[in-house]
Amino acid sequence: MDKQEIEIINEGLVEIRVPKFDKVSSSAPVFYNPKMEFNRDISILALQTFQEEIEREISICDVFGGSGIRAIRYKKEIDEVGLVSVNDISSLAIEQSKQNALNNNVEIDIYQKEANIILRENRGVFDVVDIDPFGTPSYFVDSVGYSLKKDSLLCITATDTSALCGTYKEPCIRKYNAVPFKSEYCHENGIRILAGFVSLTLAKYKKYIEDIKLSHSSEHYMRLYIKINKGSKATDDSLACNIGYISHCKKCLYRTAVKGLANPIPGFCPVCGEKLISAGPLWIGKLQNPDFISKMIQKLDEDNSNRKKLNTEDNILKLLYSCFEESNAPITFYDIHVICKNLKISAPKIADIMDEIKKEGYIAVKTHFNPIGVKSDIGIVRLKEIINSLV
Ligand SMILES: C[S@@+](CC[C@H](N)C(=O)[O-])C[C@H]1O[C@@H](n2cnc3c(N)ncnc32)[C@H](O)[C@@H]1O
Ligand SMILES: [Zn+2]
Repeated sequence: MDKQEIEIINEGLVEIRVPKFDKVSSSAPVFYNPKMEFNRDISILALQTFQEEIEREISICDVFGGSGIRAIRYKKEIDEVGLVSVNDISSLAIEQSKQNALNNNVEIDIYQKEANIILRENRGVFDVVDIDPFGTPSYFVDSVGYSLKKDSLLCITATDTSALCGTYKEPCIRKYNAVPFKSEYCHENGIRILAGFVSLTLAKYKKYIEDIKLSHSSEHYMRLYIKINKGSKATDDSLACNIGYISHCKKCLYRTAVKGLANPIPGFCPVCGEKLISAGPLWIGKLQNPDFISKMIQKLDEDNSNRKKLNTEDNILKLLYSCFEESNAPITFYDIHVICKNLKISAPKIADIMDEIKKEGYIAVKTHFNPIGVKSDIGIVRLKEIINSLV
C-alpha cells in the first residue's frame, strides 16, 4: 500500500501535519479545512478577550477536534489558559492530535468519545466549549445545556445554512424546531433561529444567553460566541425579552418582529394587505456586543509589533468593524437591489440613500450579511419614497 502523503500546515503559532487529501470533505481521513483558518483566528481573538473579561484562567474543550489544530492553537496562543481538551470520535483524528500536540510542544488532554458523552461526563468543568461539527450542531445543544457552568462561553458553528436560511424548510423545523423563510435577509434569520434554539434548549437547564458577544455568517457557515449564565428567573426573563417571530410581506417587503413565544403573530400586511409569512421562534435580541468587539479590534491594533500577524487579519478587521457598526441597529436589513427590483427602477447609489435616511433622523448602517444591505429603523413605505426621489 502507498504511504499516505502528509501536508504541513502553518497557522497562527503552530505547525501541524495532516494526511493529504484532494478535497475537503467529511470523508477525508482527518478533517482539516484551510478555509476555516479565518474562523480559528477569530476564535483565538474572541477567547483571549473572554478570558480577560472574566479575569481568571479558562479551561477549554474543543469537542470536535479533527486534526487538533484548534485546541493546540488555543493552548499556545491564549494567555492565562488552563486545561485544554480536544475530543474526536475518530481514532485517526486522535492519533493526529497526539502527534501534532507533541510536535508543537503543548500539553492537552485528548479524548476519543462521542460529543454528547464527553459533555455529559464533564459537567461544570469547562469555561469554554467549542462545538464545530459537520453540518448541524442541534444534536449536541442539550448536552451543552447540561454541561456548561455559569459564566461560560459557548462557541458554536453551523454549516447547514440551507436549512437555517429556509431553502429547505422541513429540515429546519426538524433540527431547530423553528419555521424559516427564504428572503434577502435569510442569513440573519438563520443566525437568529440557531440562537433561539440554543436559548430555548438551555432554558430546560435554567441556563440562558446572557449576551451574544459576536456572531457572523461567513462563506458556508454561521458562527456564534455566546456568554451563558445560570438562574431560573433570569432564564425566564431572557426568554420573555428575546424570543419571538419575524413576519414579512413578499409583495411590498414590509417586515416586523413580534416578541413572545405565544403572542399573536400578525396575519396580513398593514401596508398592502397581502398575507404575511413568518419565521420563528427565533432570537430577536442583540446579535453583537459592541464592547466585546471593540476589545477584539483593540487587540489586533495594539500588539501588532510584538506578535506574528494573523494570515486573515485584514479580513477579520473588516468583519469586526462591520459587526461593531451593526451592533445597535434594528432587526433585519433592507437589500437595496431587491427594493429597486420591487419598484421596477434602477438602483441609486447606496451611500446617497443612507445619507437621505440619516437626514430624516433614522439609523442607517451597513451589514456584514450583505454588501448592499442597509440596517435601518425607517419603514418600507418612506424608504421607497426616498429611493424613488433619488432616481
Ligand atoms: C468539522 S470537523 C472539526 C474541525 C476542527 N474543529 C478544526 O477547526 O479543524 C468535525 C470533526 O468532528 C468529528 N465528529 C463527527 N461526529 C462526532 C461526534 N458525534 N462526536 C465527536 N466527534 C465527532 C469528526 O471526526 C471530525 O473530525
Ligand atoms: Zn405588504
